[in-house]
Amino acid sequence: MMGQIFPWKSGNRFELLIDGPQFFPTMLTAIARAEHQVALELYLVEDGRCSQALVDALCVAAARGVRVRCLFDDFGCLKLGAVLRERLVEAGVMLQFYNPLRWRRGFSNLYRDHRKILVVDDRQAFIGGTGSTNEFWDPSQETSRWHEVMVAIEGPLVAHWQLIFDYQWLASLGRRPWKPGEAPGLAHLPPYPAVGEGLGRLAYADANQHRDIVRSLVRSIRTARNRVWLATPYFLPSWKVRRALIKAARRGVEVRLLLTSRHTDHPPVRFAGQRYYPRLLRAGVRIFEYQQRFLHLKMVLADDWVSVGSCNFDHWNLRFNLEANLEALDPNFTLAVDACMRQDFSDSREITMDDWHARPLMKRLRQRLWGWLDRLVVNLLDRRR
Ligand SMILES: O=P(O)(O)OC[C@H](O)CO
Repeated sequence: MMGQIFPWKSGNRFELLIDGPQFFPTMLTAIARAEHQVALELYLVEDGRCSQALVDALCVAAARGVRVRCLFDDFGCLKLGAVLRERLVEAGVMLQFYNPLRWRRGFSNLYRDHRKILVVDDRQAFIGGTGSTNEFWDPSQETSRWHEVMVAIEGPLVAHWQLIFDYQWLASLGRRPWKPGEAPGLAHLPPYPAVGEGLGRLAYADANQHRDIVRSLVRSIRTARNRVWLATPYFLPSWKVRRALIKAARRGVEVRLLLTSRHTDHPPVRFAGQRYYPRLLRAGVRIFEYQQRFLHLKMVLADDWVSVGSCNFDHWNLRFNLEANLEALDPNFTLAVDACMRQDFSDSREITMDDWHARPLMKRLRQRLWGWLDRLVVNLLDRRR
């Protein structure tokens, strides 16, 4: 089923915030200044200093009469203990968990809310790839263990982020299950407007019911003339995305992938994704593995078009998850993303065909094993549909 699609809006302001020590204090300040409402939707929320600071800010806001709603993913919150949960509820924060895990629900447990959205009043939204864990921000440390970005948004687009949160909030309450077809907006992916200051759009996915986020990505890769730079921590792209990347590289577009090195929380996912390297390299795609820390950000630059947010564009995400990205065609924002990615490429090691042929036996075995398992599970899931 195809859901409705959000249009482009001009008159916005976007600021790229790089790493937790920059974006978390900014988000907490915004919550501290909230006058009417705070809406927070997150996948990963775990006990620790980061979540304590976040819960403090939310409780203070609720105590002074601000309407505070938190929609957290139930699986992503497995490491969020009773103490912080109870503090939120006692302070008057409205707290819901998306798709609570139940053994008897079987495969339905795979459906997860992977969005990362903070909306404050009707004036500011923060979107990107963060969770609330010490890896993203430890207030006692100057740097973060995981490399991530968030975008601060002001302007008309804030209303769309509010809308997508509100729909999901109501759906999770069970009062009015949201089908994407009910969302206001367009029936088809809108054509690209000319680049302009403050131009942006919300793209989203609702598991396999709605995927304008990936259709838009594929279109941007297909129409790119100069470059496609794609960063993701979990590189398991669908066949359509892989094919679009290969075709773009073959027609002379500079295609670069920014992926994780051994600094990753899920080595099997990395090994499974590496099986795609040789075909991509042969087509002329350049592959960079980020060396400094765990690269967790999800960001794409296709010529001037930017897509940034929660979506890893992997076949797992797109089957089961709620996702939301900001797409922008704003010259200053593009420059900021360009600078961020250039820095990351320079902090990476480029993988060549020679490296691929020279990889040790153990690595070959792991790539085979995890690649085979990934393919097997995908085939089984496809058989169910
Ligand atoms: O699913 P992501 O991309 O938000 O990442 C979350 C953590 O990696 C879970 O291990």
